[in-house]
Amino acid sequence: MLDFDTAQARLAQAGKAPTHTEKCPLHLAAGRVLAHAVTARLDLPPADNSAMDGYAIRYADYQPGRRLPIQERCYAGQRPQPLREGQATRLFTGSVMPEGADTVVMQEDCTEADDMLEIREAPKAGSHVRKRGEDMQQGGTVLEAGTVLGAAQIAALAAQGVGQLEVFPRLRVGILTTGDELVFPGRELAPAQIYNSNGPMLASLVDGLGAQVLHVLHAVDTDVSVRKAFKMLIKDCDLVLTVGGVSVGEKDLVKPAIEQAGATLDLWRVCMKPGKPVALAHARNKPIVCLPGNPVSAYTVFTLLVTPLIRAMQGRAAILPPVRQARLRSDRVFRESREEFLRVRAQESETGVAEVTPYGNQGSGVVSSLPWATGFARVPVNTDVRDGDLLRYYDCRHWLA
Ligand SMILES: Nc1nc2c(c(=O)[nH]1)N[C@H]1C(S)=C(S)[C@@H](COP(=O)(O)OP(=O)(O)OC[C@H]3O[C@@H](n4cnc5c(N)ncnc54)[C@H](O)[C@@H]3O)O[C@H]1N2
Ligand code: MOO
Repeated sequence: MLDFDTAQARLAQAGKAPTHTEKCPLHLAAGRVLAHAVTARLDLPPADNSAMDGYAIRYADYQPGRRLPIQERCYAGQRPQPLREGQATRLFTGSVMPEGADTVVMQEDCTEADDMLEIREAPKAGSHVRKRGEDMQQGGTVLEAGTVLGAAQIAALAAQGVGQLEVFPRLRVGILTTGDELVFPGRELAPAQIYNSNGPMLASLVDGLGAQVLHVLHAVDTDVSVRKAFKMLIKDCDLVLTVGGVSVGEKDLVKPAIEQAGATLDLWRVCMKPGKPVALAHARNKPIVCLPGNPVSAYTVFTLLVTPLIRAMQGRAAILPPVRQARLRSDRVFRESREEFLRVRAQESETGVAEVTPYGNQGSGVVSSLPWATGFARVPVNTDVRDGDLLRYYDCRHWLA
């Protein structure tokens, strides 16, 4: 059996990073991956400016009780006159500092009457001035290549005036579910049928990573149906995920369909629970990953083994999210001959180490554990693990982003 970390590393390298790039307007860039590093065109702020509504002075002109004539009022967006000695400029948050001024006194500390300023609280030299370039400096790196663009990154690019970006194309992912027992949600169930939860689940997982779900197909358990679906997915998609039908059952038809497409299938038995049967193949240089059919197994394998591959194929710089330590809270003792990934719910504790409680039923078909859990706690092979033990915790907030 392949150990978990080896399987994760192999899968992460099973696809190619993108070579093409495309242009994307900034307002559509959320979730996209930056293809090149972005360098600052501007100093930010571009000029010294006030951090407060108040008055700009020369610090040297301040003396308790001395009144300073107000030379002008300068609003944000206006260019001030140089400050004359012994005078003050009325300004507002974001107003450019007049040449010669070095300090802003906030209006709460002053009294203004008859165009004269009286400062009631002694100012500190240089206070409330946002210095040119204190945020970003022209020529400095704003964002590295391979960064996923969220609101924070978009704010930084917008502040630099970037209206259009070079990003990697969206990764196109195709999903294939198989099995005669499955019916898409919203339709009538016949006896002995169940709803297809893996299809919508995987589509949503792929979407959550910022990749494009191009097809979600379902094949019934016939050669023709599986092959037809498979052919379409390989033609249109960069990455194909199949779910179910690759283990030892008599109607496991995915394997022959993949082989018929010219690919050799590497069937793995990964030393993890849930998620033992996983397969990897390549057709037309595109990776195909076959996930186990049990919904919890598919969810777990997707989160821990497939997301690094997707991130790598998206061109992201960060492939493996962080794993932290968490303390197990349970009255059960856990021990398994495969590494077990318990569905757990984490809570912060006063010690700073999160505490994780396992869901009561850890069966690999127990879908109710998924919305309940916040992540996975890893139980090492053949090791007794009990209340108070520290485990590695894989937080879905990071692993599914
Ligand atoms: N004799 C053995 N039987 C099984 C073994 C084994 O080693 N020897 N391994 C078990 C493990 S572990 C897993 S995991 C499953 C994997 O089976 P498959 O990947 O071939 O999946 P299926 O047999 O098609 O389905 C398994 C299970 O999941 C349900 N399923 C499948 N697709 C969906 C879907 N889209 N939505 C909802 N539920 C789905 C299916 O009805 C089955 O209940 O094999 C074990 N058996
Ligand atoms: O490996 Mo299966 O995924 O244990 O249920």
